[in-house]
Amino acid sequence: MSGTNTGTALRTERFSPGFTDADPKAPDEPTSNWLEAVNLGFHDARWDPKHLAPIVQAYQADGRMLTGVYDDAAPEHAWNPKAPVATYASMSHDLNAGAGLLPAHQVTSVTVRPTHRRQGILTGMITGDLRRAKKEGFAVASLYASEAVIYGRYGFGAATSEADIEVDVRGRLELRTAPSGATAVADLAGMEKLAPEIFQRHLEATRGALGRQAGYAKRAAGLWGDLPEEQKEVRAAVHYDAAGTPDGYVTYRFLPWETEPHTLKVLDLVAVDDTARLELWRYLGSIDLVEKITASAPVSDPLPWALADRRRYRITGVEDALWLRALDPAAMLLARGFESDGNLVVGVTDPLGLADGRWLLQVSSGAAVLTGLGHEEPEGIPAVEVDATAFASLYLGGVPASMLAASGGIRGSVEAVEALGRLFDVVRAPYCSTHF
Ligand SMILES: CC(=O)SCCNC(=O)CCNC(=O)[C@H](O)C(C)(C)COP(=O)(O)OP(=O)(O)OC[C@H]1O[C@@H](n2cnc3c(N)ncnc32)[C@H](O)[C@@H]1OP(=O)(O)O
Repeated sequence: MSGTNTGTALRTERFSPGFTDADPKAPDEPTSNWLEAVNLGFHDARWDPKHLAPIVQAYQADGRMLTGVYDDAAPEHAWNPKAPVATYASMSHDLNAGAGLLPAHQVTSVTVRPTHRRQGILTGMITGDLRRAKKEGFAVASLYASEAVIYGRYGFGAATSEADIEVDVRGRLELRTAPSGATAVADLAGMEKLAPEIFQRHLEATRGALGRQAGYAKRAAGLWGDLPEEQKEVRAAVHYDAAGTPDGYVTYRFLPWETEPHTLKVLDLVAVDDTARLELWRYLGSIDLVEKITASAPVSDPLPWALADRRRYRITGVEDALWLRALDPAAMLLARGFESDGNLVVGVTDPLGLADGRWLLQVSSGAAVLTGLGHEEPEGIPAVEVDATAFASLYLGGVPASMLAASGGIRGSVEAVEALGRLFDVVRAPYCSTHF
């Protein structure tokens, strides 16, 4: 455990989740107190002790580091004086940046107790953590935001969006595409191994996809729901390509019969390509006694265009999904896949001083070459100045440069912003279905 004193009566500790020496199935006190504090912060029920050990094992598999801020001056009658007043966790998985996988620093489980809010505790935790992540060599940090107003001040920008959809499956769900491969109802016992294998191929094929934490495989096998408890109502199907290789899976459950119209909820659908995705929907649409299917979906979804009746597909909401934060813009640009060529001077400005720089970006045949610049202005090359938050939103191609320029995050001539827009444009919106 490493600790720093944050002044007044507050103390910060950063530690790995663990078990007691006496009982390898009993989470140690700092870990269980930290988990209790997270549930307090997110309005979740107090932990059932039997759930703690599997959660801690999964956290260890994820390589999570936990941070707790402690107030040693808790008054009499205060709830659990050993529980931190603020929590924070980090881990790392690969992000598909278009030209390869980039290890991303991930931030999660951020809570500050109501009695300690708005005193700069989050600011202290996150700025220290981002500096450490940069020092450790991470080019990019990421998170999911509970509220859109919190993380822009720390240089994070929303980089992907995800849709909630409803599909009317009364009668027959007809697809225009020819059937391909085969689909089988899956044996859940095999899903803990198979789901991560299919996800890895999806990750390698999908810009914006991010590696998944250990809990996903447990949920794919119906072993976990929101809690580490077997979910008897979970079902799964696997799609096989023409050669018989699994290339997609879906997990789902039928909502209680009282639900009108009768609804099937997709819990997770992972496909290596469009064909596998559409075939899994063909399977879902063929399940009898179901009138409606709800699911999450990419914002660029071929499904409505593949349906004979596209009005069966309804988007019920679109929300920001993955937020990014540049720690090393040059490394990010070199890992980015470009779908157009061009030359541009890109300057990044960062109030936290983690990502400032100015580069000549030359993209030829989709490959980027970067030259660091000072104040020089290479002749005939358009130049833009991009705020760190706008750079994060621009990076995966999920937000057009023109939108970010209109909202003040990018500065440059109309021609320069157009050139930036063309260079960063992507054929398919980035998609991240990993939540953390
Ligand atoms: C990645 C994740 O885990 S997302 C989950 C985030 N956590 C939650 O939503 C749980 C409930 N909320 C909380 O626990 C806390 O309110 C937190 C963690 C969001 C903020 O913690 P705090 O310690 O209060 O933040 P801190 O004092 O450092 O605030 C810094 C600034 O952000 C502002 N701010 C922080 N949270 C919010 C918010 N939810 N809405 C508006 N402004 C906010 C503060 O007003 C402050 O502004 P200032 O610098 O202009 O004074």
